[in-house]
Amino acid sequence: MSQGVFLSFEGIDGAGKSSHVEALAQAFRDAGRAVVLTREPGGTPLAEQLRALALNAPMDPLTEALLMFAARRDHLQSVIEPALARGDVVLCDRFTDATFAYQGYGRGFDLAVLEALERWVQTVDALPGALRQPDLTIWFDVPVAIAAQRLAGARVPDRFESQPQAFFQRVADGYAARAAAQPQRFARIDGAQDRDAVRAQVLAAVRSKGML
Ligand SMILES: Nc1ncnc2c1ncn2[C@@H]1O[C@H](COP(=O)(O)OP(=O)(O)OP(=O)(O)O)[C@@H](O)[C@H]1O
Ligand SMILES: Cc1cn([C@H]2C[C@H](O)[C@@H](COP(=O)(O)O)O2)c(=O)[nH]c1=O
Repeated sequence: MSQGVFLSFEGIDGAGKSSHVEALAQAFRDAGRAVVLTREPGGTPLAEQLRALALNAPMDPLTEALLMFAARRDHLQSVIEPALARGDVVLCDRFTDATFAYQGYGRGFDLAVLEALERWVQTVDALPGALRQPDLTIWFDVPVAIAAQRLAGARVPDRFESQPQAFFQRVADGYAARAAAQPQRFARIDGAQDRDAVRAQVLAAVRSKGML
């Protein structure tokens, strides 16, 4: 049986990550792997309900952070851990780096509290003494102005998408700080390039880790 692989995709809203998750899923399927495509917040019926609240209902930063982690716990227990135990490839559109980037750097919420919540939520039976983290995080790094241009008029903005560019600059700085702190886990993609070039970078990053 193959070993489970856990990949996450991160970046500010409009960075272009979702456009590439399906293409990567197909590349894994072509290589004979079973793939679970999922997202956060979301990925289970309960977590999708929490997503709708988090993206649309007014709330304070602690409530927002708790909802993200509550959704994550259900998602881990019900979808991610069983898939990894089966040996599947899990492709997750956002994971905990988003909480640090958006709630921590974007909203200014206490990073130490987020770390404590992360320890509670990402402690799983399969990894005694360690936390569940992605094996590889594909980070779509895009200037805030380009991401805003891509999103303009695309859909009715939610609570996050309607934030000012200064918020997204802080979120982008948060991703950069996370990537600098854990360079072995992060692959930085220059998301400002055209779709084909971005797709090639994503495939190269995954291949360079021997996952494809
Ligand atoms: N490399 C690219 N060049 C130009 N436009 C792009 C590129 N990649 C994606 N787009 C367009 O930008 C918009 C946002 O893309 P996408 O939904 O994939 O981003 P995202 O990072 O998943 O955003 P969100 O997190 O807000 O859902 C879409 O209209 C998409 O077609
Ligand atoms: C996981 C997670 C997500 N968010 C924010 C980031 C986005 O604005 C939305 C998710 O929608 P998308 O389709 O991925 O753009 O939620 C967050 O603030 N904190 C999190 O932990």
